[in-house]
Amino acid sequence: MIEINQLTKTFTSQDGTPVHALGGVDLTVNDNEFLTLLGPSGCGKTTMLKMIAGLQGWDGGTITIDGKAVTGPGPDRSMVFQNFALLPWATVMDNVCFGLRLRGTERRAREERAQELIEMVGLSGFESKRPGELSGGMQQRVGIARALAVDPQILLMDEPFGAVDEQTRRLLQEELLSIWERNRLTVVFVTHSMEEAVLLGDRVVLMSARPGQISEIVEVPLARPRSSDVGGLERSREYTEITAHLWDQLRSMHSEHRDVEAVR
Ligand SMILES: Nc1ncnc2c1ncn2[C@@H]1O[C@H](COP(=O)(O)OP(=O)(O)OP(=O)(O)O)[C@@H](O)[C@H]1O
Repeated sequence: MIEINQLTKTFTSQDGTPVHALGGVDLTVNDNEFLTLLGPSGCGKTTMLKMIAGLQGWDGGTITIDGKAVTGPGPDRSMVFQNFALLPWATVMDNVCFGLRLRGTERRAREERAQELIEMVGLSGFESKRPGELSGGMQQRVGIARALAVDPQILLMDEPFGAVDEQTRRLLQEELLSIWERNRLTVVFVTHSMEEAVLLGDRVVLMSARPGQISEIVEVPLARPRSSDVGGLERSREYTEITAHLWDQLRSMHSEHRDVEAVR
C-alpha cells in the first residue's frame, strides 16, 4: 500500500519566483489497485509520480510503501514515461534487459525474461531493431516491457499513451488492462484524458489546480475485466455519467483558476 501524507513541494523557477507545485496531498493507493490521476496542467501530477518513484525530493510530508519510507528509487517500482525514454542506440532486446542488467541478472536469464515480455507486448521479430526504427506505439510497448522486466509491485505511468495516435492508444489501453488483470500490479497512471482515466481506473483521483491537492476521488463502478470490450464500456450509462461529472469538475476548476489568475 502506498500512503502519502501532507506532501508539499515548492520549486524555484528560473527568475527566482516560487512555484507551489503540491499543497499538502493526502492519498492512499491500495495493493493491486489501478488508480488514475487527472487534473489541470501544472497541478503537480508528474511531480507526485516522480516522488513515489523516488526520483524527486519533496519539502514536507511523507510517502511510505508498505510502511517503509520512500527515500529513493527501488526495485519494487518502475516508471513508464510519456516520451518513452528508451536508449536510442540499444536494440529492443537490450532496452528491455536494461533494468535486469543493472541488477546483475545473468545474460541468459535476462534475455529469457525479456523475450517473454517482448512477446507479451506483441513485438516478437523486432528484438534487434533500434527505437528509431519503430513507431511511437511500438516504442511505448518497449517502454512497458522494460518497466515490467524487473517484476515491480508498482507501475508508475506518466501519460504513457499521450504521444501515440488514437487507434494505437486504444490497443495499448487494452494491452495494459490485460497485463494488469494477469499480473495484479498496483498502477498509478497519470493522464490528461477523462475517458482514459475512467476506462482504466478503479478510482479516478481529481487534483485541483496548482498548488495541487486532492479535490475529489471518484469510484469507477464499471465491471472488470475490461480489456476485451473497452469500446462497449464507453457506451454504458455509468461511463457517460462519470465522465460528465468529471468534466463538470474540471471545467469549474479551469474557470476558478482563470479568475484567480485575473485577480493577480
Ligand atoms: N524542476 C522544476 N523546476 C521548477 N519548476 C518545476 C520543476 N518541475 C516542475 N515544476 C513546476 O511545478 C508545477 C507542477 O509540474 P508537473 O509537471 O508536476 O505538473 P503536471 O500536473 O504533471 O502538468 P502536465 O499535466 O502539464 O504534465 C508546474 O508549474 C511546473 O512548471
